[in-house]
Amino acid sequence: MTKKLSLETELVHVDDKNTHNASITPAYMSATFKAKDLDEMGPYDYTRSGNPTRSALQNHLSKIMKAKHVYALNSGMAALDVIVRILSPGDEVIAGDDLYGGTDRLLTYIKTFNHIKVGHYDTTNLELITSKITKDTKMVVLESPTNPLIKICDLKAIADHAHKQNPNCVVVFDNTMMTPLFMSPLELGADIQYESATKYLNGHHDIMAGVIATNSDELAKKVFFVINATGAGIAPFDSWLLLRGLKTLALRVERQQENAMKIAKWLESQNVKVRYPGLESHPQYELHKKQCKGAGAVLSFETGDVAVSKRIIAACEIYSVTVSFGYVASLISLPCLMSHASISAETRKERDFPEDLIRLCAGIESADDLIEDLAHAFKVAGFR
Ligand SMILES: Cc1ncc(COP(=O)(O)O)c(C=O)c1O
Ligand SMILES: N[C@@H](CCSC[C@H](N)C(=O)O)C(=O)O
Repeated sequence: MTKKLSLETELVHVDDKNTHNASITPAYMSATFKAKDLDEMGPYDYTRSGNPTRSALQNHLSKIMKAKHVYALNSGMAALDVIVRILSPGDEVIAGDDLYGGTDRLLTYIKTFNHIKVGHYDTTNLELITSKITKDTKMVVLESPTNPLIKICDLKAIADHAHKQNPNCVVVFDNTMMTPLFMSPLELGADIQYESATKYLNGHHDIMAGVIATNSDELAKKVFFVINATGAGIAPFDSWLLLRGLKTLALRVERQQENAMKIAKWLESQNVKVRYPGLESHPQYELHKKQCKGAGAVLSFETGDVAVSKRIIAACEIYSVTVSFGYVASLISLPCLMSHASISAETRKERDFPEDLIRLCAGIESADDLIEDLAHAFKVAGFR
């Protein structure tokens, strides 16, 4: 077919030619592959280096992410760990000041033990962040919307500036919050896009997975070397589950987003300070709309009192009190005690991270039930 297919169509059709023409890519649950003979080893020898189910997944993701090279790994953090191994001691990394707690923890680790300079700045302040990215900057690490403060950065402007300063600077973008459905970071200038596929891409909270995408042959070579050398590649059965989860990505995320929008509007109607990029009240609403096709399903809000936030979370009956997001069921959490507990209280304070902040990710349930559950929890907690 010559017509370019939409992502919704691409997601459900996996191009995979397997031995028996099975409709679903088989899970090749084998650590090893027999060599045809010593002169022709064949494409696979050992699953750490490559596996046919992983290849089918990576080829499918390449199409979806519109990327020349895609690698699937055993977690989102494994993906970032592989990426930062491109750096050498003495290199400088410029990163955002609001990042997932585990990302911050890994960047702090390489700063402490690998002698890499890491600076954290507010990525919503374009003048500030670009003034920090100089010819000496080897890598820029960005998230947008950030987890959990939902800050938006201008990816194209930052990437253009970084490449002007140093054409070899690697701009790394964590697209977990938007997924390929709503944002194409490589088209906006990122050199490497990575995502925690544990979240929306899989959607069912039954595997850990990560994805790295790049159009650069040189970066792809370095990334594959580390994956093979360290064993960070995703396992065959997890590849199979992720291939299955991806088929419903558009359906799930569109419904989750619809619910998140209704919840965000309800929260605003209760005079709650809510952060959601789909709301016109979001300070970077226009910028987000310019670079993304949707707002996702994660939002956060403040109550002004940690004790009240704790009472609200405890009183929810439909939302599970769970870390992570992008699951088909709704989740609620207190980031300072959960996903961002690995950032010290002192650092959180320096970065204006509200301890009372509640993060929520809408699932695919009925929006009316979700709003009613929150309204009931507010009442029980004596809030509003
Ligand atoms: C934005 C973001 N990036 C990366 C990760 C890491 O992914 P994983 O948990 O799959 O290692 C997470 C959560 O864990 C996250 O929230
Ligand atoms: N105990 C875990 C916490 C994982 S948080 C997962 C997710 N990214 C989120 O933001 O909720 C850890 O120490 O990493």
